[in-house]
Amino acid sequence: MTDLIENHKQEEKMEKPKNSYRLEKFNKVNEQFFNYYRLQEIIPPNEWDMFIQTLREDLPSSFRIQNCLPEKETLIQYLEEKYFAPLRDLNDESIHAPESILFVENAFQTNMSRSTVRSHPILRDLHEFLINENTIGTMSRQEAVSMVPPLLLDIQPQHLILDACASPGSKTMQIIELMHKKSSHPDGLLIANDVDYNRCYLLVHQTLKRMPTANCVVVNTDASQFPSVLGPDSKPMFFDRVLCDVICSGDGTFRKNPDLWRTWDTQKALNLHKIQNSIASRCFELLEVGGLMAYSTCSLNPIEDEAIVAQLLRKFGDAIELVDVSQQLPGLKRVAGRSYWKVLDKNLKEFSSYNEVTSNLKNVFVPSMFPPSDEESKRFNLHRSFRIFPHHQNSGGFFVALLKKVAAVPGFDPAVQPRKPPMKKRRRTFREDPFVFLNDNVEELQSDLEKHYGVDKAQFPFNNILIRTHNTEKKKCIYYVNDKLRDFLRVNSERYKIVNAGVGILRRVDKVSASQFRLMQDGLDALLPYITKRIIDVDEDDMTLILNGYEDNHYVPLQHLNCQEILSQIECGSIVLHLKKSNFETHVTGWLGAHTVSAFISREEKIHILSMLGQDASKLKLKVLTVRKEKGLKKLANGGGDGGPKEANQEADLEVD
Ligand SMILES: C[S@@+](CC[C@H](N)C(=O)[O-])C[C@H]1O[C@@H](n2cnc3c(N)ncnc32)[C@H](O)[C@@H]1O
Repeated sequence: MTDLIENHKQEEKMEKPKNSYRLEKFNKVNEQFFNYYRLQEIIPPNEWDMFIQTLREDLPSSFRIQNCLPEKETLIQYLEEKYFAPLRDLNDESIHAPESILFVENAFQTNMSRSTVRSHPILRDLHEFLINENTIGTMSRQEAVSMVPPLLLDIQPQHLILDACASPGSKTMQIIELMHKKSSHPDGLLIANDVDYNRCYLLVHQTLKRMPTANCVVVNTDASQFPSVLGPDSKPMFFDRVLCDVICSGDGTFRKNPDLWRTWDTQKALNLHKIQNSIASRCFELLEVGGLMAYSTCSLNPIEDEAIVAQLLRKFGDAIELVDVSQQLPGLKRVAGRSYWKVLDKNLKEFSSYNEVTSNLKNVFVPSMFPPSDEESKRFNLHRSFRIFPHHQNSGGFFVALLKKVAAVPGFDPAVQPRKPPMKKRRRTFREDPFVFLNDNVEELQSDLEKHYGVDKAQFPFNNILIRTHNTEKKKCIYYVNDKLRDFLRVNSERYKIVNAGVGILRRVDKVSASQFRLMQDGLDALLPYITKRIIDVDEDDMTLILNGYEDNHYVPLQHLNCQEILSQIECGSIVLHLKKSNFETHVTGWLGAHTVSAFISREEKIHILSMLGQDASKLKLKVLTVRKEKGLKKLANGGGDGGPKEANQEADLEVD
């Protein structure tokens, strides 16, 4: 094994030019991994070859239509008619039309490798379309098995939810969607947390930019020390739901991260076990009685999976129950969790109990790594947790356990702040702009919105408006939060490093305009129910022209529009363009100039609307493709594409063309 790693290192030094990561062919062998899992006997011997063979194959691409998207049905029909059916009709064995993922609603998977995408124009076009839709959040590209934990949590709009290890946010996105499924303005709150400050921004960029919402806050803290949330009365609150998708060795992701063939070793799981334990334990403490917590990893290793669940069951005794989810998600093939596993050192020598661990290794191995006693096994029901194997449904590997708090934890006082571990190295100072509620400074805004947009100040919750600076004169962007997020920020701002909260609804404008503020598309949903002026009903021809632009210019002269007369009677400034065509309805923020009108949304959003209307979007698609190519080239020139963070890899095959 050591030789193998050494060989790789040598080859790397000699042959690998900088940034050639994606071009390199991996030798998909790791003897230590093979031997470790053979010894664990998790995979039945007759499935072993299939297991390894599947790990060596590329992971299919999977995508999910946004759960709460009003035009979900129109989008699915569009995909079916424009791409899926024509691909099936090709009757070409080498080309697979996307197929439904059986355990997730409106989710599909297919092979989207570079060579496949290049093999047919329909696939190429579909690939581009999916990138667009993913960019604007109407669709999310997410590994199929990673969609499982939020689906088990029975998420409701009013819940207080903690996503403890949230970045890059694929499950955060799913939770937000589930909260919005039954209510377009959920009154619950999602706290998305990650210990890594930069990854908090990745989360904001990859999730909240695509799904702006008034009920989510991003905080940056160590989940194992997570401070309890104080309610409006300053009393600690408990979470209705917790997602504990912990950091792990990730050996369920070999297919997505081929670098693991080179880097996997037994130590990673052993090193992570302690922090996984602490995070899971703290999260469970903060759960409401009757509340649910999903513990999940993308690792197949029992040291990171059942051992953590067993320790929770041991520690919380009568307060905890491992929930039987065998009847949920019927299409999902899974294997019951185990009550027995082996604890192995790096030479794959087994310790059958903690007593056998030699004193020099007591800092590596801890008692919680060992399987439960016979008596514990009977009580724990570890078979209710489950593992997903890659070869069972052409997916990645995953582990999930659903835990319920059935009674209060005796002696636990949520008011007591957990001890902060000593900081190893001082990280750079946290310099976020403060979140400041407008409160007394809201009059100017109130009268502006009332005069120009017809927003009744008695109706709109102006208490929920905030800016991100103490200097109210400098406020450029105005954010909106729901009631629970407002209360959270008021009471808890000093307790958390808050990275992002709420949704931008208005922006101050410098141009000649009726109002000092223009409407932002991100927050339009929040403001729309209160706006009674400057909403213009347009017909399909006008909307198509405004979205496509006029002669390569996105400002469309009014004389070319059917709604010219209506628009010419309105003062310049921000407007809402409204169109309803059978099941599809859209509100688009726009800008009305003296002689022109334009849509204030991204090119990708324009493509989406045009596609839903069945209109031609080819000009915009070409522009988007050109811009993406230029960005890709710039990134490559700046040293991108070197296999950096995992997220970059996950997006890799979406970014290429
Ligand atoms: C497996 S990833 C989470 C993936 C994410 N849930 C998703 O679905 O996109 C684990 C995350 O945990 C974060 N993490 C590691 N240690 C942590 C800690 N002590 N507290 C909170 N987050 C932590 C890592 O920075 C990483 O972003």
